[in-house]
Amino acid sequence: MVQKQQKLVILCGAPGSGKTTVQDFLVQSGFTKVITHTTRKRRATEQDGHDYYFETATSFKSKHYLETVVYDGQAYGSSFEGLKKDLLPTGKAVIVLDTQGVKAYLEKLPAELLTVIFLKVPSKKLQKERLIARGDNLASIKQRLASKEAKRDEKLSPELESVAHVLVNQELAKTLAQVKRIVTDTPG
Ligand SMILES: Nc1nc2c(ncn2[C@@H]2O[C@H](COP(=O)(O)OP(=O)(O)O)[C@@H](O)[C@H]2O)c(=O)[nH]1
Ligand SMILES: Nc1ncnc2c1ncn2[C@@H]1O[C@H](COP(=O)(O)OP(=O)(O)O)[C@@H](O)[C@H]1O
Repeated sequence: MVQKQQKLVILCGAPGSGKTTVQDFLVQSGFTKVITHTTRKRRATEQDGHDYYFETATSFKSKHYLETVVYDGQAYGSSFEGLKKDLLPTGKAVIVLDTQGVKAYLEKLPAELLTVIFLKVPSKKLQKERLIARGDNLASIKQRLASKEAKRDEKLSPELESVAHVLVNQELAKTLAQVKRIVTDTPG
């Protein structure tokens, strides 16, 4: 399915690390967003078919996935069909995944297609402040940050550390400039 010159940027990191912000930046720079599926409740700022395909437990099961995960008690999944459709028009796509999903992509897709960027939030305090600024309520922030998946995704496993570009997202303009350099410099 993958052709020469194609590039898939994978963004991962803890909640509030800036994955969606960087994804929006890459979309503005000509990348197509790969929209994934989830059973999580839609946030007030999110739109079905734009941020996610929001699913019920039943509709989630009816799809054909490349990989699925459970994150903070909710199902998330991405499909080969979606990836193929989103890669074809521009040859450049961006997807947001948890670190378990990143491992699945590295196993299933050719390494030369993939550019993995791991975003880090500079401190716990800033992470919470950014989630509040995003409009998340305190109860959902507390639950999310206490989940084992959010804790796991605060850092990379040694296996992913060897392939990922790690960026500390302190000042946004600097982070975006680093992202731009990475996606321009990496082959694909
Ligand atoms: N493996 C995998 N992870 C996904 C998929 N879609 C979203 N995620 C990840 O699921 C986690 C939770 O996403 P979300 O509920 O939007 O929370 P956020 O990280 O606070 O914005 C994040 O780490 C996303 O990267 C998917 O299709 N597959
Ligand atoms: N470098 C930054 N400085 C200040 N705020 C940021 C920065 N990067 C992202 N944000 C803000 O932090 C919040 C969380 O970012 P978001 O991209 O939604 O994170 P994620 O998708 O990783 O959960 C958003 O309100 C976003 O605008």
